[in-house]
Amino acid sequence: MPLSGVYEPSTSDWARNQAELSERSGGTEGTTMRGMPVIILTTVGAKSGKLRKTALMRVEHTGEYAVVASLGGAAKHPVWYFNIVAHPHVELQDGPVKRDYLAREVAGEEKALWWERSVAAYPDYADYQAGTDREIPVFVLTPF
Ligand SMILES: C[C@H](OP(=O)(O)OC[C@@H](O)[C@@H](O)[C@@H](O)Cn1c2nc(=O)[nH]c(=O)c-2cc2ccc(O)cc21)C(=O)N[C@@H](CCC(=O)N[C@@H](CCC(=O)O)C(=O)O)C(=O)O
Repeated sequence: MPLSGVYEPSTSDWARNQAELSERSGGTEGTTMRGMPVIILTTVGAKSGKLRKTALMRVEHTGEYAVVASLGGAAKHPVWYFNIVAHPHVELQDGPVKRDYLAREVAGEEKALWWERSVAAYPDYADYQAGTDREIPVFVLTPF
């Protein structure tokens, strides 16, 4: 059952532009960053209840995806992290395909496995983690 609600654009021009370009083009544009694949995650706002769209690096393995709350290695989580915690039913658009997923934060060995896959997809994640005391969260999205 796709998410329903009012879309509220991000206040970050960079983030808003890529998410909206991908949506507007049906997932045919705005699908890479520096040549690496990007997906669009739709979450329900933890406070507003509005739909939020966030461009993230694509990390996929046998139909499941990981989303990495790196925020460039900042000391704090991105705001979308709190949306997923509050509302784990998310939508992910990968190119022209948009599906519903249930998100869960992973830890321990499972996180280590998905962290390896994430760094393989986007090596900068390793630098981000090395540059902050914050443990960068990883969610695994399972289709339903
Ligand atoms: C700027 C802020 O964005 P954010 O949710 O903190 O996310 C910051 C970034 O992670 C986000 O811009 C990402 O798109 C950046 N980004 C990546 N960010 C990552 O963390 N990981 C990535 O892999 C990643 C890849 C990527 C690729 C391309 C690209 O263009 C951007 C990429 C934002 O949108 N704030 C909104 C509020 C958003 C929101 O969800 N509000 C909640 C409140 C939540 C709460 O406060 O509890 C609500 O509506 O209820 C606002 O200021 O109006």
